[in-house]
Amino acid sequence: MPPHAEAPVRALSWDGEQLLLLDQTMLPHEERWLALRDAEAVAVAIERLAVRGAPNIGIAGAYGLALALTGRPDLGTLESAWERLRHARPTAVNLAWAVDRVRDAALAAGPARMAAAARAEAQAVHALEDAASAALCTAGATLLAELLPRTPRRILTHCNTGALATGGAGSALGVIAALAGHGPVEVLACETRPLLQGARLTAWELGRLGLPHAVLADGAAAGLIARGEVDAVIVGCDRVAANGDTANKVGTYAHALAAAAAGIPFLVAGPTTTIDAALPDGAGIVIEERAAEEVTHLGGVAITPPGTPARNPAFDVTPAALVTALVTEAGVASPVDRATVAALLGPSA
Ligand SMILES: CSC[C@H]1O[C@H](OP(=O)(O)O)[C@H](O)[C@@H]1O
Repeated sequence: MPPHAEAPVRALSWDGEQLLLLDQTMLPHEERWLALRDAEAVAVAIERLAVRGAPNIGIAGAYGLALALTGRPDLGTLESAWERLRHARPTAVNLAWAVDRVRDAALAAGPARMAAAARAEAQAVHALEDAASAALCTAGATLLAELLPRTPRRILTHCNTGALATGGAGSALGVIAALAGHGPVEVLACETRPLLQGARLTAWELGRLGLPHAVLADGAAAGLIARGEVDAVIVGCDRVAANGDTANKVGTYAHALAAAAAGIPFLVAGPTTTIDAALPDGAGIVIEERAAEEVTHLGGVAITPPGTPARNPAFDVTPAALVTALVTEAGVASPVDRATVAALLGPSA
């Protein structure tokens, strides 16, 4: 890490009785921590992106279900909290995967040990995601160093995929941070309209990491790629179908098309917990449609004429054929197809 890099970010922490969340809607101007003690508060935090990123909403949801049982460890409480949390956001598979794991552990433990089992499973989910991040960041950095022998390695990324979004050091942004250990990097961070995760959060993380970077309008990416100013694109993922089709923040598909047209690598990085082996391809991925006001307003100020309608799909799907490699803690799939994705999951899938 560069000598002036700050300590790694922690987006959330568990003290056994409450979930502490760094409210990401307040960044980069204010570091405000929330102390959440019930499932409803965690569900609301997920819905308003106070906590966000596929792995981190899974971790938060897991702790939220454990919190629900702390007060009333009974089946009715478990089921209602599980339903509420599981449906807080539909696209990222990690949320459902994590709360299902905690629910199953609580049911298996029985009424007397339900609360303790839920807490232990939530902590296991958190540890699993931390470990997955560390392994995939190393694998991704090694791959990019091999693919891009010249330095500085100019990497474009989208949205926020650092420690604010995942366990450990992140996914795509964690790969970029690890790549800096292989030689100089220059990061192009797309602002990521409408909620500006790139401009607000990735720029904040890159400043703490001490890595050279520039923020750009999402619409500027394709032209810079076409002009040869980008060596590779790496992004995160919210749900990867069994054939490798990948849902990620809206705008990702456009970067994949531009990368393909320019003949540069387009990488997707994420833990295997983001792979939905039950989903045959990307056509079945539910794309979250968020409020029009997120598009028509900026910082609470209207940027369109009053009453202007807006579309606000929060994600899009990139076909596997446009993905050079899928980087996970279980290895790298390239090409990305049904067989190589299944190999990442192993025989248990
Ligand atoms: C590495 S987290 C995966 C994913 O989550 C982000 O979406 P959101 O900010 O809406 O939670 C973005 O799509 C990241 O790539």
